[in-house]
Amino acid sequence: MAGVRLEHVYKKYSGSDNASVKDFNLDIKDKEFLVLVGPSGCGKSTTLRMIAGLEEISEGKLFIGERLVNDVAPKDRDIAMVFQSYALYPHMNVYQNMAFGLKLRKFKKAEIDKRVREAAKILDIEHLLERKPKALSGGQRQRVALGRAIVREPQVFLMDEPLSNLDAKLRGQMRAEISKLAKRLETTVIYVTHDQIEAMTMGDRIVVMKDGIIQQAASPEELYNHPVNIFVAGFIGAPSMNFINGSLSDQGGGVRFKANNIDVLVPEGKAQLLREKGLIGKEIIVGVRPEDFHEEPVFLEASPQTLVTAHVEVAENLGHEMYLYLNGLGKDTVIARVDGRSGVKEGTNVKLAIDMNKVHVFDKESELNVFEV
Ligand SMILES: Nc1ncnc2c1ncn2[C@@H]1O[C@H](COP(=O)(O)OP(=O)(O)OP(=O)(O)O)[C@@H](O)[C@H]1O
Repeated sequence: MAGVRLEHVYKKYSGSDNASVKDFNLDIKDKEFLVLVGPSGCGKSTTLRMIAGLEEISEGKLFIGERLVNDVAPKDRDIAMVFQSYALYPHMNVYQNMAFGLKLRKFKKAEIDKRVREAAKILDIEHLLERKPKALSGGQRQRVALGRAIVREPQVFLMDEPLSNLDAKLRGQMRAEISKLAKRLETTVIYVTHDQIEAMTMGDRIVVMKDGIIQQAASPEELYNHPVNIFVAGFIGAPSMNFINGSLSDQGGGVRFKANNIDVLVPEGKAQLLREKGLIGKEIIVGVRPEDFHEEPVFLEASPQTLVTAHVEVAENLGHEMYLYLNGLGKDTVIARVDGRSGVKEGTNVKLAIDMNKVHVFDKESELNVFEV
C-alpha cells in the first residue's frame, strides 16, 4: 500500500496556451479515499491521468510511495484504473475479463484463479463468471470493471467517474459499495467526479478544483462549514448557498448587514472580526445556506434581530421539507429550506430568521471568505 504525492505539478498540453493543471501540490495518505471534484474542464481527469502515467507531467514531481515515478511506465506504477466506460472485452466472459490483466503479466493459473474467485466473492458476482458482458446489467458490468482492478492488488486505485453511466438509484448503491470496498481492501483511492454529492459521501478528503487550480483540499465537513471562497461555497451543498450583495454598517448597537429587505444584526464575535478586517462600510457578499433560514418560534425568540420578510414566489413541498423560492432578499431568487409541515403558501409573505452564526461573509473583490482566510 502507498500514498501519492504531487509537488508543484503542471500540465500544459502541446499546442494550448494555458496550463490545464497549475502548481498542483497534494499529499495523499496511504489508505486515504481522496476525491477530485470540480466542473467540466477543471483538470480532474488530466491530474488522474498524470498519476496513472497516461499523460506526461510538464513540470513538477510525482511520487507513489517514496518512489519518484515521473518517468515510470504506467504498467510499472502498481496502480489500477477504473474508467467511466467499463471497456470490458465483449468476446470474453466475466472470468476471462477479470483474469486477462494477470495473464498478460504471466501470473500462474492457480494464482489467477484464486484472485479472480476472491474478487468475485467480494463483489458478489460469483454467479456471473461464465457470462459475456452483453448479458450483464450496467451495475454488474461496473462490478466486473472493479473486479479487474481488484485482482491486480494494486497499491493505488484510480477511478475516473466510474458511476456516471449508471442510473440514479444504482449510482447511490454503487457509491456505498465502492466506499465499503475501499475500506475492506485498505487501499488508497483517488476518485474523480463532477458530482458534489458523490464527493461529499465518499471522500475522506475532497479536492475542489477550478481552472486547473486547487481551490480547497479538506474533509467534507470542513468544506461545507468552512469554504474558503465563493466558488467552493457555491459548489458544495444542494441547493447551493445563496449569495446576497449588501453592505456592513456600525452605527452603535452593533454591526448590521443591509441589503434589499434585509437589515440584521451580526453576532458580536463575528462583528469584531469584520471590524478588524476593515470591512465596515464596505460592500460584501453574504452567503446563507438554504438550511440556515428558520421559522421555528424558539429560534425567533432567541434572535429577534435576524428576522427578514420575503415574498414566496414558489413553495416546493417534498413532504419532510419545503423549499421556498423567495423574492426581495437578494438580486436573485433566494432559496430557503423549512419544515414540510410549516404550511407556508405560495404568493404570501413569510417571516424568517437567518442564523447569523452560520452565515459566511465574502470580500466582493477577492471572493475570499473573510472568516476563513
Ligand atoms: N489531449 C488534450 N489536448 C489538449 N487539451 C486537453 C487535452 N485533454 C484535456 N485538455 C484540456 O485540458 C483541460 C482540462 O481537461 P480535463 O479533461 O482534465 O478536465 P476534467 O475536469 O476532467 O473535465 P470533465 O469533467 O469534462 O472530464 C480542458 O480545458 C481540456 O480542454
